[in-house]
Amino acid sequence: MLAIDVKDLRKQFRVQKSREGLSGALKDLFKREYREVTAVKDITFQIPQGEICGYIGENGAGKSTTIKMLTGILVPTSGQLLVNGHVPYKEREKFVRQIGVVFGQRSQLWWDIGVIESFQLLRKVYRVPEAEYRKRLNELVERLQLGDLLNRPVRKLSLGQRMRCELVASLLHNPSILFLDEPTIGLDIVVKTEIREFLKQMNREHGTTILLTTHDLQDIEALCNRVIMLDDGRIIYDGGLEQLKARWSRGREIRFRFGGQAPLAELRLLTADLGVTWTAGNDMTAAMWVPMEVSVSDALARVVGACQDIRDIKIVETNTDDIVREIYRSGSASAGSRLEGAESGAAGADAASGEAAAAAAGDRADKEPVRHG
Ligand SMILES: Nc1ncnc2c1ncn2[C@@H]1O[C@H](COP(=O)(O)OP(=O)(O)OP(=O)(O)O)[C@@H](O)[C@H]1O
Repeated sequence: MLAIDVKDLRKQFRVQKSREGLSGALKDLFKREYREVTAVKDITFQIPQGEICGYIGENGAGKSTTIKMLTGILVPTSGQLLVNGHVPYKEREKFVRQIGVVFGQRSQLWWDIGVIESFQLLRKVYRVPEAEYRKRLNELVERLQLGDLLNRPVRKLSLGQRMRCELVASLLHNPSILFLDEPTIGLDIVVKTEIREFLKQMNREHGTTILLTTHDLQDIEALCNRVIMLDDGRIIYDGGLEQLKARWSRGREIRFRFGGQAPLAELRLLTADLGVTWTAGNDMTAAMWVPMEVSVSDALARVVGACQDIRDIKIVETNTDDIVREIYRSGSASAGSRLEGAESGAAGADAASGEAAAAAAGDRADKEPVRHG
C-alpha cells in the first residue's frame, strides 16, 4: 500500500473582495463579492511507505494547503486523496491515530502545563495503551535528551527544546507517517542537526514515512532522496535530489592555490579555447568556472600540465540553494520533470466546508498574503 496517493488534487479558496473607501465598505456590507484563489492546481504524486520526501516551493506555492488536505484539516475542492488507504477528511478519528504532524510555528502542546502532562493527555487522545506509551516515551526521551524538560511548562522552553518536545508528541502513538511543516525553522545549527539525525533514525528503525516542507534546503540535503517542487500550485519537479542538481547545475568552480603569485594572464591564455572563465582570488588564488558542457578533467589536465606550482585544488559544486533559486525564478524544472497538466477550469467552486472555513479563518492571521511574480 502506498503511504500517500494523490491524484488531480485541487484546492480553491473563496476570498471576500473588499472595495475601497467608506462607500466600498458600505457596499460590501450589503452585497459581498468574492473571488477564487486556487492554491493547489490538480497535482498528482505518490509516496511509497518508508520514504522521506521533501516538499518545497516559495511562499504561497501551496505547500501548507497540500499538507492540510493530507492531514484532513482541509477538504479538497476536487481530486482524489488517500493517506495510508484513508480519505483523510472523512475518517478523521481512525486516521489521526496513524499520522503524526508537526507544524513548526504552531504547538500541539498545552502552554501552561508540564510537558509530561501534555504527553499524557495526548496518550489519551490517541488511545495508546499505558505500557506501550511508557516504552515509547522512554525511547523518545532518551533519544532527544528531554529528561530535564519533562516537568517544565511549555511556555518556559526555548524554541529548540519545544521543537524536540513537539516531535515526541507527534510520535507517541507510533504513527507510520509523519508530516513536518518547517520543523527546523528558527533553530540553531546544533539543534537542527540533532533533529535531522533523529528523523533519519526514526525512518531507518521504524520505517516512518516522512513528508517534509521546509525553506531550509539543508534539511532536504540531509534527509531526502526525493523532492517535489511546487510553484504556483503546480508540481514543477518530482524526482531525485541528485538528478535535480545534475540537470540544473550550470557548471562547477575549480579553485587553485599557488605557491606564489597566481599566473592569471598565463592561465587565461592556456585555456582560451576551452570556454572556461577565470576570476582572481587573493594574490595566490584563482578560480576557474567550468560550464557543464566542458569536461572538468580536460580543463584540470590543461592547467595542471602547465603549472608546476599548484599547492591546492578544490572543486566546488553549485549548491542546491542556487539551483532551486534558479528554478523558482524560471518557474520550471523542465527536462524530465513531471509537469502537471494545465489548469482545467473551475471544479467544485465552493470548497469551503465549515471546517475548512474555520481553518482558513484562523490560519491567515500569522501569514503575509504572499505571492511571487
Ligand atoms: N485559508 C485561505 N484562504 C484564502 N487563501 C488562502 C488560504 N490559505 C492559503 N491561501 C492562499 O493559497 C496560496 C497557497 O498558500 P499556502 O499557505 O499553501 O502556501 P505555502 O507554499 O505553504 O506558503 P508558505 O511557505 O508561505 O507557508 C496562497 O496564495 C495563499 O494566499
